[in-house]
Amino acid sequence: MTGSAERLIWTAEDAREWIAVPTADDDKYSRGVLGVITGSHDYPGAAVLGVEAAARTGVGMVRYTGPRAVGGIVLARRPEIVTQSGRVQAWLIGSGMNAGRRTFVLGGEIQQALAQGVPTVLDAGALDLAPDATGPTVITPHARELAELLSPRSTEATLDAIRADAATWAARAADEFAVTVLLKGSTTHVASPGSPSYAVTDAPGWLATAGTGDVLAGILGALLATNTERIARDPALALPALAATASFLHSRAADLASGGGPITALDVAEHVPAAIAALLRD
Ligand SMILES: NC(=O)C1=CN([C@@H]2O[C@H](COP(=O)(O)OP(=O)(O)OC[C@H]3O[C@@H](n4cnc5c(N)ncnc54)[C@H](O)[C@@H]3O)[C@@H](O)[C@H]2O)[C@@H](O)CC1
Ligand SMILES: Nc1ncnc2c1ncn2[C@@H]1O[C@H](COP(=O)(O)OP(=O)(O)O)[C@@H](O)[C@H]1O
Repeated sequence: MTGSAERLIWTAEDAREWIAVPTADDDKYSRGVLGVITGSHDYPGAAVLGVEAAARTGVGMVRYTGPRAVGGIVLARRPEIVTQSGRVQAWLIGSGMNAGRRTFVLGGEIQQALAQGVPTVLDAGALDLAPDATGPTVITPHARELAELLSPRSTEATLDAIRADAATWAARAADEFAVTVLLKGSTTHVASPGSPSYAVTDAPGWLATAGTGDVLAGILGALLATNTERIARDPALALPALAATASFLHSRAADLASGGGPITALDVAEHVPAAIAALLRD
């Protein structure tokens, strides 16, 4: 890490510490299973992107239990995905969902997932559930989503104010909801109650394209699922470290996918294995 105490820049050296490399003793369950409830009739692609990114980040298994019609689309892209419900070590919830259109049944399933108390990523259409989270939780808003989330609690939390001082607002949200906050942008800020804040810099501007946030959420979900012991041991250390590592990998995968030119979100997901290999090798 480099920088002042309040704003540490997350480096390759830091990120490397948080990649769980499988050993001869591992099997798919010991590595960790990620449960995923994402996507909707309106945004099925978000589920495909998040699942693709999670699988490419390395995880024992992905269980997709979101809307059934979306599950078919996810399976068409990735037959490795299991659509039966069962035990999971971490959850990824909300990408491509709309909180205002959450059905009673889906809301119940999400509440059941949250009640398990396992490490959870809340993205996009599940950000409103931050106050309901019982386990170690990371929320992944962009500035507009954070403004929506905070505005009922603070009239000062406007989009302009958050854009002008993103690190401070990430920290305020972390304290307000008692969760780890990964605030997306050209610089991504990670804040967690009682922990130092981290910044992930140098992301290529080409990342400003639809679906890259869904990919980031998938990377983070896989990192949580494969690091549950470390999270249980010291959540205040592990959650912000894993969030910053996810953002770091996302940015490096984008660099590799780009080579200086434009990228799509799926390109970023597909380059996560090479980004991890480079991190471990160097
Ligand atoms: N392939 C997919 O399925 C994708 C799904 N996505 C999902 O889409 C959902 C909504 O995401 P967003 O954060 O984009 O929110 P919105 O789509 O709600 O848009 C946010 C704001 O941008 C404004 N806006 C829309 N089009 C605009 C334009 N052309 N010029 C200027 N302003 C414009 C809207 O009025 C709104 O205020 C999330 O659940 C997300 O996960 C996105 O990640 C994009 C890709
Ligand atoms: N100008 C930029 N430079 C670098 N990275 C960016 C830039 N704009 C956005 N990003 C990154 O791209 C991703 C966009 O995520 P998000 O806003 O959720 O988009 P979507 O909802 O389309 O997936 C985030 O990881 C964010 O940090």
